[in-house]
Amino acid sequence: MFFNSPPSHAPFPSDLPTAEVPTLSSSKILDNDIGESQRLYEACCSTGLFFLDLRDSDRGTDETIFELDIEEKQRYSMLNGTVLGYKGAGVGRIDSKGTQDRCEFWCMSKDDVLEIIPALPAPEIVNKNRHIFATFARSCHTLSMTVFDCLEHQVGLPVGAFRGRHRIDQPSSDQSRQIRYLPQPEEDQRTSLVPHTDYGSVTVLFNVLGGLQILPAGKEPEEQNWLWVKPGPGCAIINLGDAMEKFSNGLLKSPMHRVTYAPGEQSKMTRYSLAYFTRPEDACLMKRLEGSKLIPQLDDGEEEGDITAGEWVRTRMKAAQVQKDQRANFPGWETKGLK
Ligand SMILES: O=C(O)CCC(=O)C(=O)O
Ligand SMILES: [Fe+2]
Repeated sequence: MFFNSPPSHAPFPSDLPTAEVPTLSSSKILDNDIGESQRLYEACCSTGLFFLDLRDSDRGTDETIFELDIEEKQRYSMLNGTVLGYKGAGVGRIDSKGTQDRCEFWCMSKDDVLEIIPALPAPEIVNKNRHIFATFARSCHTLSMTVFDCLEHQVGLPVGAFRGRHRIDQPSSDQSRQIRYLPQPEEDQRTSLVPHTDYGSVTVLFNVLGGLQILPAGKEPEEQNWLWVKPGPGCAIINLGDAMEKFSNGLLKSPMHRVTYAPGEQSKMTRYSLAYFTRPEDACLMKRLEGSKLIPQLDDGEEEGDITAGEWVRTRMKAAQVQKDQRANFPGWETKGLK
C-alpha cells in the first residue's frame, strides 16, 4: 500500500469553488495543543470535515486488487445487506432514477483483518497482505481515537465517552474501503458515488485527485451548491459520520458528500481513494450521551429507543443495499458474524 509518494498527477484546477477546509496538525493534536484542539472542535461543529496533516506518517493504498480479472473480483461480491468484499462499478445507484454509480470497492472488515471473526473469503493478493490491512486498520483506528479524545475534552464529556464505545478488540462494523474510479468519457462526466453521509463515527480518507464534494449545511442538493474538497499533500481527510451526530444530538455534524469526476486534467486519470470507517461497537446503544452541557437536550416527548450500533448499521446498509443476488455464492458467510 502506498500513499506517501503518489504518482505524479495533473494539478487540481485553481478556478473551482472549493470548500474552506481547515488543515490541522496531527502532532499538535497528539500533543493536546489547546488551539489546535479548539480548531478541531470548531470544524466538527460546523462542517464535520477537516484535513489532518500526517506528513511524517507512512500510510497508503494499492491498486493491485482492482487489476484482477472481473470474474475473480465478482467471486467476492458483496452479500445481500452487507458491504464487504467487492462491489463492481454500476452496481450502486447515484439517484432515485437508478443511474448507475461509477466506482469499484474492495472492503475489508476490521473484525476479519484483526481475527476477531474467522477470515472471510478473499483473493490471494488480499490473503497474502492481510498484515497490511491489519496495520492500516490499527493506524486509522488510532487516528480516530485521537479525534475522539479531542472531542470528548472539547464537548466536556467524561473521559472515554467516545473512546470507550469504539474499543478496537470489540466486534464492530469498522471497515476499510479501497475505491477505484476509472476516467469518465469526456462528453459524459457526472457523479460517480451517490450523495450520502457516512453512518459510522469517524471516516479517515486518503486520496490524491479531486472529485470529492461536500454540500454545505442548509443548502439544497443543486449542482451549483456542491463545493470541491481539494486534497492536501500529506493530509488525511477526516469527516464525522451520523453516529457522532446521534451521540451529540446534532452538536457535531456529519457532512453530506458525494464523488464526481476528477476536475480539469485530472479527469483523464484513474482516481483511487482509501477510506477507513470507524464505527461504534456492535453492542453500543445509539443514544444521546449524558454528561455535557453543550449537547442539546432531546426535544420534549422525544424518545430514542434501545437500538444497538450493530442494528443501526445493518438498517443503514440495507437501505443502501447495492447487490441483491450474490448471497447464494457464499452461503456460509451468514454464520460468520458478518455485519
Ligand atoms: O472517494 C472519496 O473521496 C469518498 C468516498 C466516500 O465518501 C465513501 O466511500 O463513503
Ligand atoms: Fe462517504
